[in-house]
This record gives sequence, structure tokens and C-alpha cells, in this order.
Amino acid sequence: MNPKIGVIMGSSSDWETMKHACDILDELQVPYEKKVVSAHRTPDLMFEYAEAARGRGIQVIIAGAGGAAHLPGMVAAKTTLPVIGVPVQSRALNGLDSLLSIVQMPGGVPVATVAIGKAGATNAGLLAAQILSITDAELANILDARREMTKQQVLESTGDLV
Ligand SMILES: Nc1c(C(=O)O)ncn1[C@@H]1O[C@H](COP(=O)(O)O)[C@@H](O)[C@H]1O
Repeated sequence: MNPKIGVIMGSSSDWETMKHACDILDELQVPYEKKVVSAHRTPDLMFEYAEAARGRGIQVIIAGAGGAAHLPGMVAAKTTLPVIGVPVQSRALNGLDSLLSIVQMPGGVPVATVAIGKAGATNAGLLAAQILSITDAELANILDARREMTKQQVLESTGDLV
């Protein structure tokens, strides 16, 4: 199946975080592609990727980067597809640098920013799937069932309080 989600990251060192977005997409059986693309290190490739994405059938881009995390914002500058930014936890500043680099976009060029690190990457995968579910009833049902399962797990977890 052609990929509907593009999962990109600034470095292969981000994979440990970004694989959590891919795990959710695997679980939900949403077709995606994954690729290392860097605004800093491969700017031409980044431009090409962002410009061609919609024409190739990509509907949402998840972009993860750490430190001076310009990738999500620069991709968003070159496409009007929804871009979800994942701040990767940096060593020096614990990801606060990544978060602030991604979240403070100027008006007119939005990036939907999730939390720092693995939980953020998981939510990025879920959010991308939820966007697709606007026009995909089967996926909406799968997401509803997953949400119900999460609720049951929380309700049952009261039993752990011994
Ligand atoms: N923030 C960016 C961009 C970008 O925004 O284009 N490209 C790479 N990086 C980040 O540099 C960090 C260190 O990368 P290395 O581990 O390769 O040195 C990574 O978290 C990556 O996302």
C-alpha cells in the first residue's frame, strides 16, 4: 500500500524516539514511510521531500528532531500538509531546546507540536492516524476501540493500589 504518513527525522540517532510513532502506525495498520532528512545537513533533500510529499499521496508528515530542531518548521514552510513535530530529547538540555525550536512557529506556518521524547512520538503517531480517520471510518473504529481499551486498563489499574 502507498504510504499515507511520512515519518522523517533529522538523524538516525532519533530513531530510538521516532520508532514509537512507527510502532503505533504499525499497530493501527496505517501505511507509512520512514526516512532520515535534515534541514541542516541535507537541505536540498528536505526541500524536495516536502515539496513532493502531497503529490506522492502523503497526507500527514511527522517530523522529529533534537537540539536546534528546525526540521519540522522548515518542512512546514514548504508544504501545506499537516506537520506534527516531535521534540527529541537532547543530551545537553533534555529536549527543552528541541521543544522550543519546534513549538514557537511564526503565525501562518503551523506545526502541531507534541511532548518531548517517546511519549510525544507515540502521540504523534496517534494524532496522524486521527487526522486520517476524518475520512476513514474503518480507522476511526480502530481508534475508538483502542481508546476504550486504554480506558479499561486505567479502570482496572485501581486494583494495583494495594
Ligand atoms: N535538529 C536536527 C536537524 C534539523 O533540524 O534539520 N538535523 C539534525 N538534527 C538533530 O541533531 C541531533 C544530533 O544528531 P547526530 O546524533 O546525528 O549528531 C539529532 O537529534 C537530530 O535530530
